[in-house]
Amino acid sequence: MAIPTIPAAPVTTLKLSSIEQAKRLAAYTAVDEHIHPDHKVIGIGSGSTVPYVVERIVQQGEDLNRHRVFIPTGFQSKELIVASNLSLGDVDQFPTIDVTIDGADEVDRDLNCIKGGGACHLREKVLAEAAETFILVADYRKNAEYLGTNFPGIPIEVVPFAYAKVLQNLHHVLGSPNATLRMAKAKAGPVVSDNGNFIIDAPFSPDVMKDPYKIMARIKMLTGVVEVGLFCHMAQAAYFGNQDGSVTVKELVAGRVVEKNVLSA
Ligand SMILES: O=C(CO)[C@H](O)[C@H](O)COP(=O)(O)O
Repeated sequence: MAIPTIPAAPVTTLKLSSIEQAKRLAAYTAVDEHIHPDHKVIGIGSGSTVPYVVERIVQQGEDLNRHRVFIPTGFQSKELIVASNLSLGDVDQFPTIDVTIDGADEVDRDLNCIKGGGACHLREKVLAEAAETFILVADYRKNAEYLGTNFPGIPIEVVPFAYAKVLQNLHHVLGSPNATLRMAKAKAGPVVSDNGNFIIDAPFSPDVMKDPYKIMARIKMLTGVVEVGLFCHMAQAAYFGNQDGSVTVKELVAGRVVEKNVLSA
């Protein structure tokens, strides 16, 4: 009996909206600059920008990709890897990853970011930390001076048993009176993460968001919190696709973040 073949991820041929073009520009440029022939273990993030990352990796060709293993950050990226005929691995087999590329909800001037818009930030942070190089890809709307400018809430993954207590802590102790449990759109009840947990979205004042590491540490200390969607001092570079076809790159060079504009891939 013939073994059924899984179709590879299609190369984008349809006319894309300007936002989608911006995501693709960022993803293609990041892959071209950071996924090298000698990279064998690659972390694949979650969200709507990451499919373009995988698309570009597939374009590097079967010769390179047959020697690689790809580690997903959740259900969506696992499906993407399998559908693209790439080899699937897990972080327990490969606790050291060459490069992880992931999306972001917002990135600040110091390369700190908010993640967890898709409720995947626990695994995303594990794969970011396991990676020798962690790279962000996004469209221009995610590029900000300070976190919280356009993406108001910090996603917080909590064990279901503790959600009401953590909400109370956020409202009355940590100064986020509008923190709410994230509700599902096509299901009655809360969003449940790939790990079976709930997500709280907690907005903080602009002053608090100027020091994301400090508030991240305070939230993480609350019992019942599994992970906080603030990634501080983790990314080496962030790529933002722009509407004019250029890509803005924020990159860590000798301990400082340098910003430049490059032409598209
Ligand atoms: O953190 C994430 C999921 O938990 C995503 O990477 C983030 O939400 C960005 O997604 P997109 O590329 O769709 O803007």
